[in-house]
Parts: sequence; structure tokens; C-alpha cells
Amino acid sequence: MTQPIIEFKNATLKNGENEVLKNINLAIYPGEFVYLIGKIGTGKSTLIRSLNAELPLHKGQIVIDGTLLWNIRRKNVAPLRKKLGVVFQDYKLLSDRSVYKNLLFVLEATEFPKKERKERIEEVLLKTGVLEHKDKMPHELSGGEQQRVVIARALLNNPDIILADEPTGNLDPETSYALAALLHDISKSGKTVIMATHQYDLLERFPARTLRCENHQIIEQ
Ligand SMILES: Nc1ncnc2c1ncn2[C@@H]1O[C@H](COP(=O)(O)OP(=O)(O)OP(=O)(O)O)[C@@H](O)[C@H]1O
Repeated sequence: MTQPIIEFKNATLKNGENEVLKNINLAIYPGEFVYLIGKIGTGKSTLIRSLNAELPLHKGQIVIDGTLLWNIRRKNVAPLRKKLGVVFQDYKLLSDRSVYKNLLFVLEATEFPKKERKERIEEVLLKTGVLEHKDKMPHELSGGEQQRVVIARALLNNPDIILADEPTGNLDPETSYALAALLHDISKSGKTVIMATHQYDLLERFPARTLRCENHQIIEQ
């Protein structure tokens, strides 16, 4: 049987002093698309930030593609994050440089082979449909285009997992459908996608496994 790519075993996740999610057991398999839903403050971002090792795991275990998150050492955080591509609601592109240079910055930081950088940047921008904008500054792009650049940036190091926290939160409905379609295509290409959202019409348009955060638990819909 296929091994889960992400597994929570009796995991308790804290945000500050709050135990937000308690004794979570959950397995997510390679290539799955998973929606994370639930009311404000029920723990969607906490779960995503815990997977990204931004928040320490309080109790239990989380295993991501063989990496155990319990007491993860600093030196192991960078290799873990190479396995993860992260997309947030607010685009977080560097405003002082072009799209191309935003992506180059990531490849430099992750020591991607120098000779292959240009080709890789063009490849991911083509995939997300914004190659024509590569020399523009972020403020010259619409919200939807910026978010496509952010997804391209998340794909740069060819991670197996994409974590998206309300990626359509600032977009109009049509643009958000196109973006959700793109994330579903990315998942069909074999990547695991976890997407937190409040936009329930997406669940009807693009049905997928759905997990709801409620009362400190994660409930399978
Ligand atoms: N920095 C912090 N320190 C302490 N508690 C926090 C902090 N940030 C968030 N919380 C609390 O943690 C709980 C979970 O928040 P979280 O952001 O994970 O919820 P969410 O489901 O993602 O909400 P939203 O739908 O608003 O994004 C909330 O009760 C929130 O008040």
C-alpha cells in the first residue's frame, strides 16, 4: 500500500499558548488534493504553519515525507522546506524587483544550479500562465497574476507538497476559479496540495477530499 506523504499521529498543535488542534490523527497520500475548511480561528493556518515548521509541534508526531517534525533541528528545517511550496493569501512578492528577479532570489537562496536557473524560472512561469509578465514589477500585475507568480515561485524547487492558505482570498470569483483550477492541475501532475479556504463554491466546482477544523478536531467531510 502507498505510504502517506503527510501523517499526523496524536499531534497537538499550538498557536501561542492556545492548543488549537488536539490529538490529531490524519494521513494524506501522494498526489491528493485536500481542502481545509472551518470557521475563523479553528486552526487552518495553524495546521499549515505547523507543517512548514513555523510553529513548533506541541505533542505527538507529524511526519512529512519521512521527516519527523517533533523537535526538528534548525539545520533540518531548510531541507524540509524544499519539499514544500507555500502560497499565502497576501502574495508576499518582493516589491522592489521584477517577477524574474523574485524567482531568481529563491533559486539563489536554495543554491539551485546556476546554469539551470533561467530555464527553470521560465518553465514554472509558463506552467502558471504568466511567462509574458516575467520582466514586470509586481505592482504592474493584477492580484490573480501576482498569485500565479507566487504559485510559480512555490514550484521552483519541484516540491512534492504545495501548502496554500486561502490563496484565493483576495481575488474575484472568476479569477479564483482559474487559480483553483491551476492548483488542481498541479495536483493531477502528482503533487499533494493542501488548500485552506472559506470559498465553499470552489468545493462544488472542483470536488476533492475535504477536512473541516472544528472544536480542536479535524473532521473528514
Ligand atoms: N500569534 C498568536 N498567538 C496566540 N494565538 C494565536 C496567534 N495567532 C492565532 N492565534 C489563535 O489560534 C487560533 C487558530 O488560529 P488560525 O489562524 O489557525 O485559524 P484559522 O482557522 O486559520 O482562521 P482564519 O479562517 O481566520 O484564517 C485562534 O484561536 C487564534 O486566535
